[in-house]
Amino acid sequence: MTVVGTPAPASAGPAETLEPRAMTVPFPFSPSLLAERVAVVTGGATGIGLAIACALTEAGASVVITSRSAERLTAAEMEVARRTGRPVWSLPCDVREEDDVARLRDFVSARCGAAAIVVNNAAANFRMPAEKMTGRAMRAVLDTDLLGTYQVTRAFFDDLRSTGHGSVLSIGIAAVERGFPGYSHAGAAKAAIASLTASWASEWGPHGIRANCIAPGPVPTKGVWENMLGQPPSSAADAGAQAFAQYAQAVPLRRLGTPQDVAAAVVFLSSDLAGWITGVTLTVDGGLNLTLGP
Ligand SMILES: CCCCCCC/C=C/C(=O)SCCNC(=O)CCNC(=O)[C@H](O)C(C)(C)COP(=O)(O)OP(=O)(O)OC[C@H]1O[C@@H](n2cnc3c(N)ncnc32)[C@H](O)[C@@H]1OP(=O)(O)O
Ligand SMILES: NC(=O)C1=CN([C@@H]2O[C@H](COP(=O)(O)OP(=O)(O)OC[C@H]3O[C@@H](n4cnc5c(N)ncnc54)[C@H](OP(=O)(O)O)[C@@H]3O)[C@@H](O)[C@H]2O)C=CC1
Repeated sequence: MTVVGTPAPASAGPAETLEPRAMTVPFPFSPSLLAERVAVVTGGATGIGLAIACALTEAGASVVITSRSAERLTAAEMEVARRTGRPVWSLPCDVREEDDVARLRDFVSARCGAAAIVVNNAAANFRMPAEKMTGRAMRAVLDTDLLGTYQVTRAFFDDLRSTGHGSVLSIGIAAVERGFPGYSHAGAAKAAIASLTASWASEWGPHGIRANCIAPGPVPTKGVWENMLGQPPSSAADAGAQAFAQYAQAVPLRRLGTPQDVAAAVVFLSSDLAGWITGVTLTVDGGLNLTLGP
């Protein structure tokens, strides 16, 4: 696996913008860093979740991925094996459904053992002006992002505690305290996840469970293009491509994020290297939040 992306050139076409070229840096963590730990990654079949599943696998964890789609999970199982040479396990699970989540917990326990790492990555998003936001649209996103995060984490509480080194990682968004214009449902859900993380860290620290949030800036995944910006771009002139190009110019490090940038932060925070870090929201955005003004 390669870890650090380089900036797409200013003239990059859409394909390059979607998949920023990665430097050929070897995987920087020890392959035994997370040995004998079991990790669950929701939304682990695509985009950032898939990169997290690969990185945790490469660091030695036994990883179970979930999504609503059995087809996407099968493809992801093959992709993780191709990239890492190691297997992952998968189970379809809608994080909004309590019964699905209970089945997931039982599956993880039976196949791999008690989960020591839970990564809440599953999310939904689509553009909708605040004044047009219907209750159903609001609930569709809150139920996935916030209720799903709560529900999955709570289901694994006993597992996390039993390992003595439980770690919950929930994916937020950078600079969420400024709101998320056009996506107010997702902004509200992600802000609440940061608070939930802090509550868990305080309440569960005495049980040896750490809880942290990772807040990425823009990462041009297929999920963002399809669900937030419309279909993947056919040319660099597309509105979505232009929005991302503008973001890239505003980022102090002058590039968009890659799924691997986020995955590296997840591996670090999941591991004993971060054994005294809990309750934080780690922004992974190339410094973009610094440019947004006071
Ligand atoms: C510009 C760069 C920004 C970078 C920062 C990015 C930060 C965050 C990024 C992400 O989170 S990316 C994740 C993207 N991935 C996904 O969204 C996953 C797949 N998404 C979905 O499946 C849907 O979005 C969904 C909402 C989860 C579908 O769920 P469900 O089947 O329960 O919903 P529906 O019953 O179909 O609809 C409920 C309600 O919501 C309205 N709605 C759903 N999708 C859209 C849409 N694309 N556009 C507008 N409205 C939508 C739908 O109309 C329903 O409301 P009512 O019409 O009944 O009032
Ligand atoms: N890309 C970006 O710029 C940023 C992304 N993020 C966050 O990163 C995370 C990953 O996003 P990204 O990889 O870009 O997008 P993806 O669309 O690829 O990832 C979202 C995943 O969530 C899964 N999912 C959605 N709804 C449910 C559900 N009800 N139950 C179970 N799984 C579900 C989807 O799988 P399926 O449809 O098969 O169920 C999909 O795999 C999200 O939390 C997102 O909010 C944060 C900041 C920026």
